[in-house]
Amino acid sequence: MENKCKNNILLIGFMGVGKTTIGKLLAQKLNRKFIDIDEEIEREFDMPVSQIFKNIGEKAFREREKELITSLTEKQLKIISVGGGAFLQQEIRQLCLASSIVIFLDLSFEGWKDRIDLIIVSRPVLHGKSIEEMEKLFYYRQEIYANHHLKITSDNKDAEEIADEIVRKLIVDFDIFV
Ligand SMILES: Nc1ncnc2c1ncn2[C@@H]1O[C@H](COP(=O)(O)OP(=O)(O)OP(=O)(O)O)[C@@H](O)[C@H]1O
Ligand SMILES: O=C(O)C1=C[C@@H](O)[C@@H](O)[C@H](O)C1
Ligand SMILES: [Mg+2]
Repeated sequence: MENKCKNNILLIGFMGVGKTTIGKLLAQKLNRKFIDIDEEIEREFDMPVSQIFKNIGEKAFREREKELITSLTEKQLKIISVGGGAFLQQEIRQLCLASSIVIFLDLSFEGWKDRIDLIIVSRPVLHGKSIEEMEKLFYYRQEIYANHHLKITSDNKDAEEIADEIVRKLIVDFDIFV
């Protein structure tokens, strides 16, 4: 088996599935640095993503997202959580799949619906959408996230359990050592 322990570990999945939450836990457990692309961009612009979308526009956000992911994936050994929409850009997908172990955090639409109240304010992509429109977007994005190296289902599991399961799989299937 190819030794992957020098690779970045990168989390993908629909907004709200837990990439940021679980990425932070994984970083502690694997003793690696954690980078959240949304948080980096928010720091740079000194405003939340919803304000960046409103004041500067989604296009500028997507451009910065691509630049940051490109420069970060050139450096190794980090845990990276990318925004839920980043993988829509083909260039980002290819780059991530070539440079990192890409983990898809999967959650059923039923499970996801229970999280809407937690995330709606800070996710501009959801604003003004009906539940049917959100469902359509959810299933459209699932096809994009089908490009991954490891899938973890997260329904009815807490964040600690999910992070522990990922660590176990990284050790067994990807030769990562802690
Ligand atoms: N396993 C879990 N069980 C229950 N709630 C969770 C779980 N993981 C995360 N959450 C909660 O769901 C919400 C969204 O989580 P988080 O911000 O980590 O998602 P995300 O995937 O990073 O979203 P985005 O793509 O929009 O950045 C948070 O309120 C978090 O506390
Ligand atoms: O899924 C998306 O398109 C997004 C998810 C968030 O992480 C942010 O990157 C932003 O709100 C867009
Ligand atoms: Mg996040």
